[in-house]
Amino acid sequence: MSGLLLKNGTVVDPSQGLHKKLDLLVADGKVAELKENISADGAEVYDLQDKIIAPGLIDMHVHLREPGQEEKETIKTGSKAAAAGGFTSIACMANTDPPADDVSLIKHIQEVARRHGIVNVLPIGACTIGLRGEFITQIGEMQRFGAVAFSDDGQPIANAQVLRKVLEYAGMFNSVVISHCEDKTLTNGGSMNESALSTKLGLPGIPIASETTMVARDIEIAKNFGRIHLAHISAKASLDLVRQAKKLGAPITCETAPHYLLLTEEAVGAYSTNAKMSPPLRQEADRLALLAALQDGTIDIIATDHAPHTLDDKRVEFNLASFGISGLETALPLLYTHLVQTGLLTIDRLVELMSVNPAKIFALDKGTLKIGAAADITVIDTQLTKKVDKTKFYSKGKNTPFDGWELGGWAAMTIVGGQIKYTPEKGVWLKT
Ligand SMILES: NC(=O)N[C@@H](CC(=O)O)C(=O)O
Ligand SMILES: [Zn+2]
Ligand SMILES: [Zn+2]
Repeated sequence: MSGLLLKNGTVVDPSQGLHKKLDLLVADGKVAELKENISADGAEVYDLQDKIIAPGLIDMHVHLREPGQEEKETIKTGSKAAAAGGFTSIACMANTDPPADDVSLIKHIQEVARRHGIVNVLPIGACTIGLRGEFITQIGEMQRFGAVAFSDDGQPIANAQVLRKVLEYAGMFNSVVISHCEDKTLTNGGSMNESALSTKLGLPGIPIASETTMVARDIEIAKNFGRIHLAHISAKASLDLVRQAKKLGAPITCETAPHYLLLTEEAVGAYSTNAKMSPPLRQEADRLALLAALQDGTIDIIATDHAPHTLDDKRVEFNLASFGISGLETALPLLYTHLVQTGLLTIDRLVELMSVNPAKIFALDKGTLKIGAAADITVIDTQLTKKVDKTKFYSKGKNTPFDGWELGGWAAMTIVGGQIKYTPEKGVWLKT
């Protein structure tokens, strides 16, 4: 028989409460066997001693920029970056040009992704036409053709009545709406966290209230009209609201991104535009609150908010630079090194946050290594350490504040639908 036999690795699969040294056999694109001492004639055998075998990581917040801004990223380069970063599935935001606000765009993204066949690319449909926050898109149709969630990310839906209608409509199809919580009138052209530091640097600040007022509004709207997933939470005060709302049973989930867990506004330092993103990096108390919220379950998901930009978009005055950082190729080693190896999170919890929970919240048939499941698998190297080198990124976006960081926990193998798509030795394996 053909297939892949993964031997001697430690299987970490919180969907089955598993953390155990087991062999795993992949056949016909599926998990065929999971037990001790498997032998299978004809299968390619890989010795995964000192490696972790996890259900494939799922990133629910990625900007792929195609169509329209291919100089920043394409579906192909973003998919390669995902595979190299250990992600088997990525959900791409609708703020392309034109935005993914109708079925033809959803189909187009899927077709291009399928042609390249690297990772699963799951399109997110826009909530409103042109992301303008006025007229609702054909949510049901887009879902029927494969949109996995709906979001105007990049823009808030400022009009609460529009958001209500979006939720009611998406709710009819059990689809989740992802909200970019930002009150633009409070952001008011700001470019970093509003604080003593922003004053010192002479940069216009973005107050925490720009996020929290919208988190509070969204919670109230969710309680009354339907489920909301809050994107890129950056502030302690937002977490306090979410924690309280969850206690009361509000249909709210939320995510944060690696940079909010590992950096503060201090990273802006000497006007480093690679530390500029929306929402902005906050302060140490916020960072610590985010870590605590990962532990107590207030935060459900870690997503990268991979936001690639060109050198020219970033090599300008701080206030003029684009918001966002390239995240797909650093997320796993950053989190493994700084959260798992430091003992802040177990590897099991990290896999929950990056695979099991995204699958659960967005009703994806993924996030598990149960027998019969699609063989989307991330193998993590627990021994190798090396430096982040942005010049080696598959992503066109070299805009990272983490260049040169020495990290462990890199992807040792990314398997999608039973096929190896990435190993450090051979790089991304393209379709032949
Ligand atoms: N996060 C960012 O700083 N930028 C995102 C937009 C967004 O996620 O809101 C982008 O599209 O560049
Ligand atoms: Zn956003
Ligand atoms: Zn985003």
